[in-house]
Amino acid sequence: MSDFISIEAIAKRYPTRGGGTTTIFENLWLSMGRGEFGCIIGHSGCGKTTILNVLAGLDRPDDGTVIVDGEAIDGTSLDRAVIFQSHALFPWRTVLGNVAFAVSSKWPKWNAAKVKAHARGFIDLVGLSGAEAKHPSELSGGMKQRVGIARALSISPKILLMDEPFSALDALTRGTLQDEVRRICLETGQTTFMITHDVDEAIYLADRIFLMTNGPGAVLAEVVENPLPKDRVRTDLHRHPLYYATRNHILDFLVTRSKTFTAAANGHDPRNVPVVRPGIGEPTLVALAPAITDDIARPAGITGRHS
Ligand SMILES: Nc1ncnc2c1ncn2[C@@H]1O[C@H](COP(=O)(O)OP(=O)(O)OP(=O)(O)O)[C@@H](O)[C@H]1O
Repeated sequence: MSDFISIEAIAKRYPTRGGGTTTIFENLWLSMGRGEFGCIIGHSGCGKTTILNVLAGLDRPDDGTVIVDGEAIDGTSLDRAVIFQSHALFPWRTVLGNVAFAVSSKWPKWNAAKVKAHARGFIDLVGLSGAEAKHPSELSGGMKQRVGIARALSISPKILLMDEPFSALDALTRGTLQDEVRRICLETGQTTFMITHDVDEAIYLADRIFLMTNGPGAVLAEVVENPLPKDRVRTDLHRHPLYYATRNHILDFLVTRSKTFTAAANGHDPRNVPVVRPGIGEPTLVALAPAITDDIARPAGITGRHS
């Protein structure tokens, strides 16, 4: 897969009170292909939001560079839309006004009718038709997040960046919005980078899951290729024969390897991070699942290198 997003040797450091320096991460490499959905997982403080902010152009790395679609990132751009956990809507604007504002910022030459028609299309896409005239104060948390998604997608961003977008929502709304986002991303081929702490959310949404070790000095230790089929359904995830293998692999990382991983001991090459595809390793499970093909029944193993 060609590198649509290429994070190259980035580092982030902060001065400490004692006059020293804390290195959040350094020499971090990560790449994604066009149309790919990537999730990054790691414990609090490892630098996930920092990486997302660097991708958004909201923060600058101390070293390294980030290339998106062949161009180095230099500040924010309407090519990159961000959805935060908090909705960040303009409270004085209606639903239509919030989305239309983004549309007219991206295409300032469009007349009002064209802007509104375009904005309405995305309000419809996220299931908010009929709520165009409401203000954010009249909306539920889930509806506000839908407006945020409509606003982000309405400007046809090259990449969609999401920082725990569903974590403040109740389970039912979270599930519905995960379904919506997955449907839209599959339909539109939207390249998406998302931070989550929810392993199931990552397995449902992501094509690949980036595993970060604990900070400071965090490293991208491994890239997990999602072995579940593209047409997976959220409510049936747990029935898929590879679901638990994938879930356990990621949880094992979070519970132990994220803390014990040392780059030197693991021969870690930040430019060539292992890409792992979980499979069914327990012979008894294979025996109980005769319909599993050789292809998906192979044990967990390294399938390639990530650079
Ligand atoms: N302005 C700052 N000055 C000093 N340290 C900072 C600053 N901003 C972030 N940090 C530190 O950088 C580290 C990475 O922060 P970041 O928000 O990227 O982590 P995260 O993995 O997204 O965490 P969480 O999951 O809790 O959101 C943290 O230890 C944080 O304290």
